[in-house]
Amino acid sequence: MIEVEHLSKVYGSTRAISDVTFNVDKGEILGFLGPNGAGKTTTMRILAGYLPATKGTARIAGLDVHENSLSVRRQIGYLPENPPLYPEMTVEGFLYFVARIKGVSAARRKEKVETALSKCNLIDRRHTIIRKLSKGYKQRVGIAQAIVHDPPAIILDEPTVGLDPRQIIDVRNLIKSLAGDHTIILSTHILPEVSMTCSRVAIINQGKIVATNTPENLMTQLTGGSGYELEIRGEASLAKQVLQNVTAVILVESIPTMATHGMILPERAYLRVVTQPGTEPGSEIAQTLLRAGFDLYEMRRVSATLEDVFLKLTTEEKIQPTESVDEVSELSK
Ligand SMILES: Nc1ncnc2c1ncn2[C@@H]1O[C@H](COP(=O)(O)OP(=O)(O)OP(=O)(O)O)[C@@H](O)[C@H]1O
Repeated sequence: MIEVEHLSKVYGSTRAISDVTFNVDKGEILGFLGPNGAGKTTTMRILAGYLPATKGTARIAGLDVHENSLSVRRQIGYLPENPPLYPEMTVEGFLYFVARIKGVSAARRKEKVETALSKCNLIDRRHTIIRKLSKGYKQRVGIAQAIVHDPPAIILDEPTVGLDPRQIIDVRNLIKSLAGDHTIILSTHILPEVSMTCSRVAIINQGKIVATNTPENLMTQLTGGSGYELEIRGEASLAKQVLQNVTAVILVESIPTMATHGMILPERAYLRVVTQPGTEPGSEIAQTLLRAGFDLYEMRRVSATLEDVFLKLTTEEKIQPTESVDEVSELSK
């Protein structure tokens, strides 16, 4: 549905994005995640047909966004970082107005406006002047104007910025409810937002895509799998030898204490066991240790967070630009 190939944009002497390539399948929500200044808004504006790219192509529903920018604007709904709302109009009046300029026929306008009001939970605010709405409601109006013409693709630039926690939950649920019928790209610099809302994530840093995958796969592949933390009584070096016999164990390392503890008890050893992705060797690890005569006091599953993955990707990128990008694009195949 959305195909982006080798997109670059240079502003004077600033290279905002470089060789950006990704696809979004029909009905999917792609999270476009990156720190401030990474190039998210630039990419979103090119996709929305509001900014020409310096190089590369972007197609939405098969249409080139530059060559067919007017048709593309009818195929997409766009929520810019600061949505242009008309503060003196009522919610309903504004949506009728947008539906008209987006080419919805007079006969279908009422139905489309009602659907947008209902999907965005705005029915009870339909007669309110936009200026009088809270920030959360204004954002819903911003989303309603993006979907009022029922576009196949929706582009949302930082849709939860500036909202309070309750409003953030509402807006995220609203976005999730739109997937399936619509294909969505959502840009954000907030890590948990992508794991909560998106089926796939593209991470952009300093204008370049450093990884594209599902949030779960990114975590698994970049951390070499999840694992366990153990508190045992016995010799750590012996326990490490014993645990190497468990097939799914990749690595066993000593740790100062368990993440949840913060205290060290005498005669105890603390270990982190890294296991192969997709395996569940917890029971075998426990039995192996007990059979070998170790006492097991505590065992907990650990998995990396999206924060870990993001930090790893963006910091490795700075230290070893070429290797890191190659490694990650290999992983994301
Ligand atoms: N009109 C412009 N002229 C010159 N440089 C620009 C312009 N717009 C953006 N840039 C630069 O391009 C880079 C990418 O900016 P962009 O706004 O796309 O990033 P972003 O990821 O959306 O950041 P933020 O989350 O802070 O909005 C930045 O270095 C920015 O300073």
